Amino acid sequence: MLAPHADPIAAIATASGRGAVGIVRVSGRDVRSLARALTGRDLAPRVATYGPFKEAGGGPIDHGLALHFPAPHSYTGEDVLELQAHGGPVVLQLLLQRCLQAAAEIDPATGAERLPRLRLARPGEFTERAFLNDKLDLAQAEAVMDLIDASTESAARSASRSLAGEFSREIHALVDGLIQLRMLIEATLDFPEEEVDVLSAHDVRGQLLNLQQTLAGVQARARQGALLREGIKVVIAGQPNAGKSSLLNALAGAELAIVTPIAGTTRDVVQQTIQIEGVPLHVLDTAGLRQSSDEVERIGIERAWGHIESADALLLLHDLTRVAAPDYAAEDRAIRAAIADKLPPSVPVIHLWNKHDAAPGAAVPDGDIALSARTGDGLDALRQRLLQVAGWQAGAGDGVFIARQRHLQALAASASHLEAAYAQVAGAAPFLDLLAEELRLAQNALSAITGDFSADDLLGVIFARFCIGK
Ligand SMILES: Nc1nc2c(c(=O)[nH]1)N(C=O)[C@@H](CNc1ccc(C(=O)N[C@@H](CCC(=O)O)C(=O)O)cc1)CN2
Ligand SMILES: Nc1nc2c(ncn2[C@@H]2O[C@H](COP(=O)(O)OP(=O)(O)OP(=O)(O)O)[C@@H](O)[C@H]2O)c(=O)[nH]1
Ligand SMILES: [Mg+2]
Repeated sequence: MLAPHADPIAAIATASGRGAVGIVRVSGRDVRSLARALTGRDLAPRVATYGPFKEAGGGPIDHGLALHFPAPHSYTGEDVLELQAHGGPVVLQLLLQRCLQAAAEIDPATGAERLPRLRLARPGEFTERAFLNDKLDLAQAEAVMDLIDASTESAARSASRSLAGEFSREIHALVDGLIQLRMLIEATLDFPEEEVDVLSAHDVRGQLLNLQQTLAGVQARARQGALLREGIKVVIAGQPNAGKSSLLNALAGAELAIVTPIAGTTRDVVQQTIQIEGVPLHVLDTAGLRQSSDEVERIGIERAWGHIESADALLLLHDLTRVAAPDYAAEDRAIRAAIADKLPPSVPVIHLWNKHDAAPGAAVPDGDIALSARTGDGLDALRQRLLQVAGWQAGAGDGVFIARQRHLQALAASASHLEAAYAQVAGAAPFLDLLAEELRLAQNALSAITGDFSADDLLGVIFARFCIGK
């Protein structure tokens, strides 16, 4: 629970910059006196009240809507005051400063400060309080940020599902199942003579298998959610002039990178996030790979290798009009060898044969893709292949909830404890205390997702990544 003496906090809740409307938000134990100072009246609970926001001298800073959410019926679970003003950065700053100033004034009615110790909120602090006051669990609080940060519609929809508690409900159902099973085992531990009977009578094996299957399903959907949230890094590499920049432009549908017939055009890495069926792909166009005596080009090529090494998928582009050229094969071998050397074998390499329009009828190796960045031919095949290597399951979009690496790790930890538990009951002579311990650990891993079981330092890390005012 939130310590009752936690300082009240204030922040501009809306994005920085100009907007039609902007909101200053205050959360604390009792904001009524502050509201009176700013609006000159007592606000009815949860009703938008129009009027001036008053300067210390009584003159208006702005006219707008004031809202009082009495605790605990607010976003944070505390008393919340919202001032909805015109959305100019200066107006909102003035209003925020005025809140801090008015908070320190003595209220003549009570003889005390209106809202002692009011201070600016840290990033994520409103949502942190919502978590500490049980308005949201941890997975929901994270979903708030994921919803704000969503880069595609699918990511926004799945964040919204997590925020509504769908992910948490699945975790709770698993935890409930584990608790049932643990109670059974613990009871058996207390009455050792009935051990074998209890295990078989209650079909512990069957229950464990069920839990493992359910968990596997949640894991699969969480992986999809993580993919929607984070996307994958796709690096386009290849010899100079193969058409890498043309391919980036074709995928992005915009002239982002410079394209010329001169080999060695691209030096800086050009990055663009595109989406395919709602999955974000961070596509990088890099400098053509070759031995170069040009200092600038060499740096570009170094950068290209740096990104190739951290790619989730590599598009190796070949130029069909040059495959018969004298130096082509040797260069190609060198590039493939370097890639095999630097890239973990788990990273998929997709070979693309470009300029198919200029080499009609040219055959390409099985499993490779022939395309033309110029005409767009073959791009659909490439998009489908990218979704496939990303691990996206078409049509999975509906049941997906947003998930983070933290969640995936917790799910995996839980799964491995369940496996260890199953190994105990699969044998002839189960060690019940080991079984009980594995079940306990499996449950703790799951509970860390919703924050029912978590370390304080984890909370700090999670909420610090929010934006200010959230
Ligand atoms: N103006 C405004 N819009 C906003 C927010 C806000 O803080 N202010 N939100 C900020 O993120 C989101 C909405 N989140 C909110 C969540 C709960 C409550 C609330 O009053 N809860 C009460 C009553 C619930 C009910 O009547 O069903 C409660 O939990 O008891 C308000 C906003 C998005 N839109
Ligand atoms: N006919 C044909 N020409 C293409 C195609 N794609 C690219 N080109 C041409 O190939 C030349 C090189 O294209 P770029 O996209 O700049 O190639 P790049 O791989 O980025 O080259 P560097 O940046 O120098 O490594 C340009 O003249 C393009 O117009 C294609 O599909 N068909
Ligand atoms: Mg280029």
